[in-house]
Amino acid sequence: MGLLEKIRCPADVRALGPEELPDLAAEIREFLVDAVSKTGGHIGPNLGVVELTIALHRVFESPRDRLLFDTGHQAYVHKLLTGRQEGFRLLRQRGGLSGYPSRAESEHDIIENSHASTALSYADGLAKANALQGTDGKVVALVGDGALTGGMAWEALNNIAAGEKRPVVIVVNDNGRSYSPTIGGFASHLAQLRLDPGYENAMGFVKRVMPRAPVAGSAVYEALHALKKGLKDAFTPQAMFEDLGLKYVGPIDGHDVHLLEEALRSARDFGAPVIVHCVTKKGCGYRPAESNAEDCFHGPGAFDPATGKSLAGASTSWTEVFGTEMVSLGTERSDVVAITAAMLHPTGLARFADAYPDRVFDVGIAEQHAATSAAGLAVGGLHPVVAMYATFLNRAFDQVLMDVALHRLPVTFVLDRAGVTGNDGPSHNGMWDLSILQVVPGLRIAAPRDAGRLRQLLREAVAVDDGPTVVRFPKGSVGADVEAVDRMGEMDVLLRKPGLSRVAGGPEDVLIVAVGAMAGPCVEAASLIAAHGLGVTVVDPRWAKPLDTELVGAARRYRLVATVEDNGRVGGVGDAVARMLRDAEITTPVVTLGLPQTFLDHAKREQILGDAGLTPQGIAREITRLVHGPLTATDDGQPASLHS
Ligand SMILES: Cc1ncc(C[n+]2csc(CCOP(=O)(O)OP(=O)(O)O)c2C)c(N)n1
Ligand SMILES: CC(=O)[C@@H](O)[C@H](O)COP(=O)(O)O
Ligand SMILES: [Mg+2]
Repeated sequence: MGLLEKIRCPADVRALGPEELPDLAAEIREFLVDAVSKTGGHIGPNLGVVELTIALHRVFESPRDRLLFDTGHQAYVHKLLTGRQEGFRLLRQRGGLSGYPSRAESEHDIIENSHASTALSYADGLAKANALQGTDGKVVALVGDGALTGGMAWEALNNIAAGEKRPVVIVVNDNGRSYSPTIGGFASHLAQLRLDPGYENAMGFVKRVMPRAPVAGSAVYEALHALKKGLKDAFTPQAMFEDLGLKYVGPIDGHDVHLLEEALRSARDFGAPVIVHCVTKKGCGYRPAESNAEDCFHGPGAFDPATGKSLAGASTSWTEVFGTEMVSLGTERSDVVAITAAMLHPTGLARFADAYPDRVFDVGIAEQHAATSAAGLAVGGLHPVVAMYATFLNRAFDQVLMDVALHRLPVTFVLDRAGVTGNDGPSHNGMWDLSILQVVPGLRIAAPRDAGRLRQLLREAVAVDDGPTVVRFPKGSVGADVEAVDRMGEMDVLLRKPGLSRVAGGPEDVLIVAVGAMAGPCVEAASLIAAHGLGVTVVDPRWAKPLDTELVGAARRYRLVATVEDNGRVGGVGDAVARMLRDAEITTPVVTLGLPQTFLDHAKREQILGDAGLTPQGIAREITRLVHGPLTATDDGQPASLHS
């Protein structure tokens, strides 16, 4: 039986002898590559924190000591050491382990939000709670160099530095990368700390002469340990953290578990806030990851463990369609520039960057800054396209509202991963944008239904010069184009089938307003509905905000208007349709078919859409039920306006 199988809790990790730790690390790496190659997941980040997580659990006593993982994508080792090895078989899948810490899974998990740069704020709050209540547990935050490029991290550091009686151990996991190499002045400072030529040369020499894993306690080990320690002291340059009033320890070789333990112990006992700067390698120990220039296997799908080759099928993604169109746009419009928040490749901007390296800006994990920097670019006469995942725009809402829209600036936000993402859990679903952006005056929202519309609407968006525009589309493969059969004002009519029982001049049955990628399922649903003899028309608004007033006139002619959107049911396009009809005193009942306004547990995208009834069958069933069902007067004689 190997070491890892015997680990059921952190105490078992602490019970191991120092000489056993390299073997435990090797077993963890072998386990992770095998498991994650089957399920997909954040293999690169987790291979980089094997020794670091082992050391954390040997020095601190979770859960009394709180271990906070920023972003949380690098908590697989933590899960292995806290009794959850079996769950990896269904990692990120329904009924299996979350890909992030999960309080429902374990008392050792504290933060579930996968949005970066939050851990230090939690830590600050926890340290204040401990100080007020006299709680003696330690507060430890593991933060990546990428997460440290987020503004919240610096807001928290400012507060933590002021709390000399509120100790927080800040463990910087510095692998020099977010997805791509981490950008910015701070990243350069970290690099200067870890790449001091003297330190690097000396450490390289030590590693070359050092036997594979000298037995801890042996004379060779002690001699090399003393040499490493001496080098570290000799080469540790002044770090800006000490200027901030934070004790700085490092740089520490983040794969030397003994050095890590020693540094973490001293930080634990320091009694005031302290930063432990650990230098790690993303993908460490798995060559396909280590050598992957794009993102070191940050979060691949399933892959062949022997070669690292992706097992995903070849299909065109929404992201690729966007990326290709951006390159064309860049050729035609010299004023078009692009911004990414540390996700150049995942958002499809890499080819634009290759073609126009001076016209793309990676601002780090800094979506708020991205939005307002884009406002600056627009004030300067350019048209910025800010590409990010829909869920991450949430934190930049005020910047969109007050820095962009208030000034009516021509900025286009491209929101990838809008709607259900699925496996990344509740904080990754892009199910908020159609609601929160409804309230932004002058902002326009386009929701393309397919690749053809994405190209068209992206061009229409960057042609708008009197206010912000948004183009939002889902994760994954883009299906076949859904061609229009007619127009209704500015909207595309995708299907129109008369009802069998409709009397001349009487109301038609159902008008479906299909938002974005819901168009395909709605067209299929319409055929199922028509098979029941009901008349059904499917329209795609293309621009979901502002809605085409043609809808008002059309709604009079129908018995039911149903909006279908892959957004939360509250406050989205469906509610906007209802409000528009109500304001026009149209009494046609309206209904919204959308995602439940709740945090949706991790599962496959298709499963979640199925649960929400956002499939052709689900849409047809609900609409047919509504038309045949409670469309009679309610008790007070009013026709039921079917709430969303
Ligand atoms: C607010 C926010 N923006 C973007 C992301 C997407 N994202 C996930 S991990 C990651 C890189 C994190 O880099 P780092 O903190 O250095 O951790 P590493 O992956 O290097 O361990 C990014 C940009 C996110 N999770 N949250
Ligand atoms: C942790 C994080 O935010 C990202 O790594 C995310 O998991 C990427 O998701 P995609 O796989 O959809 O690009
Ligand atoms: Mg990093």
